[in-house]
Amino acid sequence: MRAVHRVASDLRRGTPVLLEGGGESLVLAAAETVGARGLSELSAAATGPAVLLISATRAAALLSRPVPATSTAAGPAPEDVPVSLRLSPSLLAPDSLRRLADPAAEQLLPEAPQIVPSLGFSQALSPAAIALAKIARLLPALVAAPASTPLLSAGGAARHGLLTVSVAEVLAYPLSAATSLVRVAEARVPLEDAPEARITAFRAADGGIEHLAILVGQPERAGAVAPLCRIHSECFTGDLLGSLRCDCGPQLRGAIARMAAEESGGVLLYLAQEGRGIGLVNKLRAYTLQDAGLDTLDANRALGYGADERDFRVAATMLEALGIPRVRVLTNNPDKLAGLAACGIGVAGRVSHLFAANGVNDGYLATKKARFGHLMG
Ligand SMILES: Nc1nc2c(ncn2[C@@H]2O[C@H](COP(=O)(O)OP(=O)(O)OP(=O)(O)O)[C@@H](O)[C@H]2O)c(=O)[nH]1
Ligand SMILES: [Zn+2]
Repeated sequence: MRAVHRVASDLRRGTPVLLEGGGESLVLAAAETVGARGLSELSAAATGPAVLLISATRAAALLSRPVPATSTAAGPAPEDVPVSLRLSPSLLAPDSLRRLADPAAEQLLPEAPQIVPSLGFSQALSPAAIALAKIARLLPALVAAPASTPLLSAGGAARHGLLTVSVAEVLAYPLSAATSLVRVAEARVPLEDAPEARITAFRAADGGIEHLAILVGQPERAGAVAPLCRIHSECFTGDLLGSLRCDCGPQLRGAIARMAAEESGGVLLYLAQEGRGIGLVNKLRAYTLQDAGLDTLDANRALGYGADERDFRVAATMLEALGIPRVRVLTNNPDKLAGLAACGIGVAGRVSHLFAANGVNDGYLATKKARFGHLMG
């Protein structure tokens, strides 16, 4: 996990990194963050011309602008296999790369991009490269080039100041992060709606942001009764600011109040998975695309992300550590039930968690029902 986390930090600051696996290796930099210095470091470490590695959905939009308003595909996104695009020299510049990566900024491109699929480029490492950008919570768009042979010799990458990560390390990362959670702090925190509440913080060995469990009453001592559980993904805008775009604020406060009214109490898992796992910055970009006509699902895909990038294994690890093996889940999302059950948590039932539309989030709630299969009763 250490290599992945370090490499993700370098991508976030615009520094190239080396990805290797199956006898091949690529020098990569994030299109969103790379500057002139990063691009010259990348070309110094490369043997061939650089391409843009990008999700198929984003590439299709770039190759046939303007971006279509709706996708015809129903249900969750199929695996979005990345593609590589050849870049004209004028597009291999920091501003253009940022705009190629970001559909919310592409209208600022000086000219329609003259880009074509780069058929000769090996695609073996592309899925791991895109996964790495997502772990870094950057737009899944990377400048990539085959690494030069001296770079691959012992210590070669280090001499160029580049960090190296393997495909296997990248692919193993989400499971390792989810299962390595340990309790690091707890405290009693009386809440307005639940005076008997405690917060337990969990930290993953990757050094990422902590996940929190809010325990209302004594759900660990519920005995034969399965206590209420809400898996709540962080939503800065809804939970903290009261944004009307979503239903997160009412769901958060409503869940806590409901647990306080139950004899067996309940546990709310507050997961650091902002924006269904794409991060706050990308969620803001998705909102801009939604204002231009896309729904919440197509906006994620237009950015190159899947409809829902969350991993509920984190929740299962936390429940196990808390000694809560069976729960009744406050949710309308069938994926949460399936995710917990797949990790061995007993799902004793679903408790509907619906709140009335507010005049702004009506379309968002309708999309959750129509395209995410949310249960509305
Ligand atoms: N990408 C993206 N994320 C959003 C949008 N609106 C809300 N979110 C995020 O979606 C997550 C809300 O998920 P949950 O509260 O778990 O809701 P859910 O998956 O709909 O399931 P239940 O509420 O349990 O029925 C939070 O992380 C929000 O930040 C949006 O338009 N785009
Ligand atoms: Zn929200």
